Amino acid sequence: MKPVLVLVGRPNVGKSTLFNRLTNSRDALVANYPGLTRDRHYGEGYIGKKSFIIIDTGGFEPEVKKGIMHEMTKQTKQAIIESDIIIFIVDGRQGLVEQDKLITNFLRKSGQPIVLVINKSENINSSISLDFYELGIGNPHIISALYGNGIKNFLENILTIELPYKKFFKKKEFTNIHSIEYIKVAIVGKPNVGKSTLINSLLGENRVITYDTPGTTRDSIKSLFEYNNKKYILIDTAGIRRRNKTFEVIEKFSVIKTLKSILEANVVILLLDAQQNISAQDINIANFIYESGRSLIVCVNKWDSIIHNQRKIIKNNIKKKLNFLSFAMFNFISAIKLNNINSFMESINHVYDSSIIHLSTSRITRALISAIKNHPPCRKKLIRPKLRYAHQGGKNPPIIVIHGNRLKYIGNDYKRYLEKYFYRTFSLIGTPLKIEFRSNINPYIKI
Ligand SMILES: Nc1nc2c(ncn2[C@@H]2O[C@H](COP(=O)(O)OP(=O)(O)OP(=O)(O)O)[C@@H](O)[C@H]2O)c(=O)[nH]1
Ligand SMILES: Nc1nc2c(ncn2[C@@H]2O[C@H](COP(=O)(O)OP(=O)(O)OP(=O)(O)O)[C@@H](O)[C@H]2O)c(=O)[nH]1
Repeated sequence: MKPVLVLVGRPNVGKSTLFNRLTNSRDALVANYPGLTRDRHYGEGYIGKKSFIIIDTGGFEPEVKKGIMHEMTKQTKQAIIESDIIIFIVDGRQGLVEQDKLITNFLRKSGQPIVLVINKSENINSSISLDFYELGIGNPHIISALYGNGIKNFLENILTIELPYKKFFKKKEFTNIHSIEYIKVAIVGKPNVGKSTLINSLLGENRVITYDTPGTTRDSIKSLFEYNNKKYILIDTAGIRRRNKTFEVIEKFSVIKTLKSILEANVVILLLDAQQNISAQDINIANFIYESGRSLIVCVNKWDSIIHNQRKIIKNNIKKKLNFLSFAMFNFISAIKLNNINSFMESINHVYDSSIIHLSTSRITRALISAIKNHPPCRKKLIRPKLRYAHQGGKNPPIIVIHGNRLKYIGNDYKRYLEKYFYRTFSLIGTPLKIEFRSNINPYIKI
């Protein structure tokens, strides 16, 4: 489970600079997920093998009741609800100001761990930090987001903070849920597409156990169930509402929960409503899934409500709008009437098997050689790249690493051709496939 950090502070203290540093830091960035909502940015960062999700927020003025600052403050409150740890940033060059005290009082009410960070501290006397002890939230971290001072220490420190769900996962009965025998399936989609209905249909008689992660409603809900002798963990965010006494903010759709579910899953189900056009929110979620490299089934629900002569048009329309998800499998179901549920479950198995496929070096190399034979790469500036052999560099999604010489001259078209060729040859379905090129160090050596 990845902890979620939220950056909070007055305008201009350096939140965005810190966000960029954390999501792009040296060992870092997988993806930056901009602009799902106007005022919040979500990203993922790494330190060593540990990763975390981070939310940037707009400036925070708890006392303002109107206008754009009020809007931003509402967004920030929502981000706080979704987070595990609050990173409260203050400006070391300005020193402690009244506004910081107001924000501290406000943050305390959330009950979440707060980490105080004094930014812009590259050239300042460390005694300035003494003033900030007055806030009563413990030892501050002294950093410079712009120049990188103190960042590594700061991160290592916060990632050791014990979070409620960590305690939870120590519970014996669930220790095996990370085991490979369970296929982890996340069901995501905007409100009202039928997530709860589908989950109830799937769990129906097959339910083994359902549990909430602590803080009950904040994290996704996981249910373990069996279907045709296979075991699944369903990760869902349906129907999750949290009315927090302090904040009184409820958001029907939670980006963070969706993102977390996607990152935890082996197979992601993007649920759509056949009665509605594909919206910007659907596309945003689809983009998340695409970026995450997870296998994907686009599942169009409420198919029962579409009359027969409309079905083909709707199918084509959806596929056209989501054509960037060329690897995805499409299913058309009715969660209420249980239509096509069997084939939907079969799709999950296929897609999962594809994502964890094991490919031997000789098999991939054979496929590579026959792909080149059918269609060799073009010359670029009189140079022809030479592809020699390939091996599997990872699973879920499968990664194929191709070795050779002068591979930087391989164009995107040829890369796409290879992707398609491997996809067909290995009968992959529903999983993205990644190709990486590794050139020999000395391109002039002839082998
Ligand atoms: N000297 C110094 N300047 C910094 C540091 N971090 C950020 N800044 C500068 O502070 C200014 C504000 O930084 P932002 O990251 O945009 O601040 P913010 O808190 O996201 O601001 P809002 O989006 O308005 O809330 C920019 O000019 C940054 O270059 C730092 O560590 N040292
Ligand atoms: N016709 C038809 N209606 C459906 C189907 N599945 C769900 N619905 C209806 O769609 C509405 C929304 O279903 P929910 O299961 O609550 O949707 P949800 O995605 O869980 O919604 P949130 O919990 O708000 O995120 C309900 O009125 C369901 O009865 C279906 O297969 N066919």
